Amino acid sequence: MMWRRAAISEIIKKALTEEKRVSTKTSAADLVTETDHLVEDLIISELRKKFPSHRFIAEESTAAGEKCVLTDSPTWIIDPIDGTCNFVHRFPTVAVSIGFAVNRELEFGVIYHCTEERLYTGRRGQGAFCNQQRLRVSRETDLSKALVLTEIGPKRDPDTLKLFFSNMERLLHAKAHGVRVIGSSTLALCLLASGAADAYYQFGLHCWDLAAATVIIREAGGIVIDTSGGPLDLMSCRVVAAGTREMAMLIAQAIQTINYGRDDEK
Ligand SMILES: O=P(O)(O)O[C@H]1[C@H](O)[C@@H](O)[C@H](O)[C@H](O)[C@@H]1O
Ligand SMILES: [Mg+2]
Ligand SMILES: [Mg+2]
Repeated sequence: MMWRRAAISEIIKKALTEEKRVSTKTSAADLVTETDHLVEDLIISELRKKFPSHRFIAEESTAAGEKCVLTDSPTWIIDPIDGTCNFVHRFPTVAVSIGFAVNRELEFGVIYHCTEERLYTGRRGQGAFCNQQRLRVSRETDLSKALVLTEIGPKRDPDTLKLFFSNMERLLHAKAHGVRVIGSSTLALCLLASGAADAYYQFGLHCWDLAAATVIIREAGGIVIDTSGGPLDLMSCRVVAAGTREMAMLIAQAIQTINYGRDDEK
């Protein structure tokens, strides 16, 4: 599979600097390019050749109308380019994310940072790595010492924006050291897995943003839960992740819900 990773990342890196045909999906800030489609088709066709009985959930196929339902069957969960808005603007923080679930349990995840050539991997029970180096989350439990990551999500209506900024304000009032937005949910979650941040929360991400990263964070010793503080629901379009359960609960208690619906009800 090595040459395929190189080929896909070359396609993305080359396209990053070129003119793109950009379309919108659910909102004016929810972008897609021909490269998202090309990469998704390549990944699915390669995997389908090897695993003809497996199922696929993938971002652009879902946007085209395919049902997004996780069953007990072995399922690949694919985000062909995470950070498409970055990609459109030539901002070099983009990744390919592939998760794999069996019996609705996440088994492994692979996220490739295309421009920095960093391969993040996690396999249930076998640890998480970045280019062979073991990943470990931060052990911070105090919100007033935390660096927190989030992403904006695609909705831009006034009520959503108000809640988005009020959540940031609440964390800053709680004296978090900072709140950062890098434009790629999967790479932000990989930074959390690496111990480069203490917590992450988001409303409006999807199962393909979360699947691979969830295994990587858990295998790096971290916590991935629902924004209510309960167990993660991969289809719920919301998440809190942190190095420690204490930190995850503090974030969950501090923020207000922004409703994005569910992936399996669209
Ligand atoms: O559409 P792509 O694959 O680029 O993914 C997401 C981005 O990672 C987020 O920053 C962004 O906030 C959204 O959640 C979006 O789903
Ligand atoms: Mg994407
Ligand atoms: Mg994405």
